[in-house]
Amino acid sequence: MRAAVLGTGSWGTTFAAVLADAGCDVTLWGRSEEVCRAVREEHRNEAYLPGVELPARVTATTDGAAALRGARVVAVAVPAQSARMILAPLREHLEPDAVVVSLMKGVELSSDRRMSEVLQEVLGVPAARVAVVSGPNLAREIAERHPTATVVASSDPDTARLVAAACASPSFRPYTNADVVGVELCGAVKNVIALAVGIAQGQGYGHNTTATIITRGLVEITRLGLALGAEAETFAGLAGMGDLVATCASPLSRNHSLGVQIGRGLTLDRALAATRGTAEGVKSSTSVLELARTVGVDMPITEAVVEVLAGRLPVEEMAAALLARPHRAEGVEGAHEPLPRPLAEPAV
Ligand SMILES: NC(=O)C1=CN([C@@H]2O[C@H](COP(=O)(O)OP(=O)(O)OC[C@H]3O[C@@H](n4cnc5c(N)ncnc54)[C@H](O)[C@@H]3O)[C@@H](O)[C@H]2O)C=CC1
Ligand SMILES: O=C(CO)COP(=O)(O)O
Repeated sequence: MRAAVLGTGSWGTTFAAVLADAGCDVTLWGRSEEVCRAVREEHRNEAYLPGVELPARVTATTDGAAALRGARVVAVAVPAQSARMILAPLREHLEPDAVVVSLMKGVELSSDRRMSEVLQEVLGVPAARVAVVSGPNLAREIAERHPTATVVASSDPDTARLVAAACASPSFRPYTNADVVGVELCGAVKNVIALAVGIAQGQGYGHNTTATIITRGLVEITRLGLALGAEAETFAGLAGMGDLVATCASPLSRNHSLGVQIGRGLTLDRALAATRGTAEGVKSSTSVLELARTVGVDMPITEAVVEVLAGRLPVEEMAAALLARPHRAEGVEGAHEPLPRPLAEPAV
């Protein structure tokens, strides 16, 4: 099967290798002629995956029409906030029967749309031909063939099965799932929770704090997902708990690392400059919070991250603000308990 991967960053390049390991002939599409030449001729992408040799079945081009010609599976791994702009010119080159796969973990800021929704709109493909791949999938480990599982979600079981077959390799095991909303929200919101964990660790807090944020973060993700029609069991699975554990534990996570820098007192601009690659949670925290407000769901950790990143809540007051909320029962359903306002006012 021929496949295309749009985006030559760390995940796009790694997923191209996964597809090739599974037997696909893969063309990466990117904007840098130098990166594409190195993938084609040296089987390397040193900027994003230093020291990794790519399979011979992976080639690369800056020509979108050439990349998409004959591609039955088209996977997209560009920054979520730029996806609409990047993909619009490629629409005319998509094969009529192509299945489009979102590898992205974000929510569009201008529209609060999930990335599968953005793909449907901008590429003109129906939901039945769109899939989402999400799970504990740190690119570098997968590029090194560490054993990993993931979730392939689509509203159409045949589409999910096709994509799962296209990426199943001896070290990469896909599970199919019909819950696109749940799987996609897990991927986007865990980045926000990873920022919160990083912030806490940067402040010097230990494992109890980390476990508290991961667990209550999962409650937030679940609450939002259920309000938007997701299935409860998705959140305990690979895309939910699985990805939270990987991202919140690993220094390979850009969101986690950026959070640590913020927790140590760096400004957002400096923390971004110190972080290599795309930390989707920075912008998606705002769109996730907007989405939550549209359905009346309480997401205090997400709200605290938004406030800290915007400079309205001093980072050293974040934990106190969260702990000062009224006490409540532990379950997923719950009253709206916003952060105490005086602590969330603009810092002077
Ligand atoms: N890196 C990882 O471990 C994983 C990343 N993801 C998700 O995959 C998505 C992509 O992430 P990464 O590949 O890690 O990001 P990255 O920062 O490594 O690469 C982003 C790529 O997008 C390209 N790009 C940016 N603007 C462009 C434009 N205007 N035209 C063409 N290309 C453009 C960059 O050149 C770069 O090749 C994100 O949503 C991320 O959350 C999901 C799972 C794992
Ligand atoms: O999504 C990821 C792992 O599943 C990668 O996390 P980061 O985007 O924070 O690096």
